[in-house]
Amino acid sequence: MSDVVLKVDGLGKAFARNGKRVAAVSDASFSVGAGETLGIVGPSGSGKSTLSRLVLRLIEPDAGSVRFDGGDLLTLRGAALRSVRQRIQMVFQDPLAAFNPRAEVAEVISDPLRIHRLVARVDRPAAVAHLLDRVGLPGVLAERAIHEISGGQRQRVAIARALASQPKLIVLDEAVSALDVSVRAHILRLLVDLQAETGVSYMFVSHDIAVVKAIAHRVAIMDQGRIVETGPTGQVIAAPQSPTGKALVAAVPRLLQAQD
Ligand SMILES: Nc1ncnc2c1ncn2[C@@H]1O[C@H](COP(=O)(O)OP(=O)(O)OP(=O)(O)O)[C@@H](O)[C@H]1O
Repeated sequence: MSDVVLKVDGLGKAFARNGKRVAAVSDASFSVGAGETLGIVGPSGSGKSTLSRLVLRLIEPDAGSVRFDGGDLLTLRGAALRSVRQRIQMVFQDPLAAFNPRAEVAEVISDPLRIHRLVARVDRPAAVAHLLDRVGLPGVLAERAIHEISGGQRQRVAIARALASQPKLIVLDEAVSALDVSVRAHILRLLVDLQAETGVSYMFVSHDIAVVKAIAHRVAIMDQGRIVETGPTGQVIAAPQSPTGKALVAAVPRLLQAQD
């Protein structure tokens, strides 16, 4: 297999609910190779978002390890952690919640260039224009506010911002779920093209196995906090082994006939 960018072993996280500990993620293990997309699919409440937040180290696990780019993500502090934060980026479902809605597009995209000192101030407008172009947006959008552009454009801006840091891994959590079908298809195509250009890896989280089919090389199916099945996406969809995998595939009857 290609170089491993992300390696997760025995990851676990429980939350307190009504005085009891409830496991959101239990004993999750998987890896993502360079230039590879791993889809994480499962029903609502299966632990997908918790898993993404653990990998991004937005929350701390109770058990297990996360290795990124060969280093132990969970013990990093200070400058080393900031450097990793540059190389793991995220795109969430709702960029309106992630960014200041009144901020200009240019500001949102150039923030990482400034924070990580990647591009000198004088060169930032050109870098922003280039990033907008790469995600298929016109340069004039740079001066618009986040709340003034469409949901699909906002998600392209979120992708441009993620790309600005030249990441090795982008975690996408329900990144196309709020978009209508045609916009969703365009964004998925864009993600595939950007991966071919840059070799970036994706951890692509979705409740929708049809969406995952369009982008993921391999898929991990989650249920009740556990990864219950993993395999090449086409293989898992053609012959799911777990009850959860069977139910997810059965819920999308057109999946097996679709040619894309
Ligand atoms: N901060 C929290 N405090 C308490 N319980 C939580 C917290 N975050 C998640 N949980 C619980 O952990 C479990 C997994 O939730 P998680 O959001 O990771 O699932 P999910 O698969 O992403 O679901 P969805 O697709 O509905 O977002 C659920 O039972 C949820 O209620």
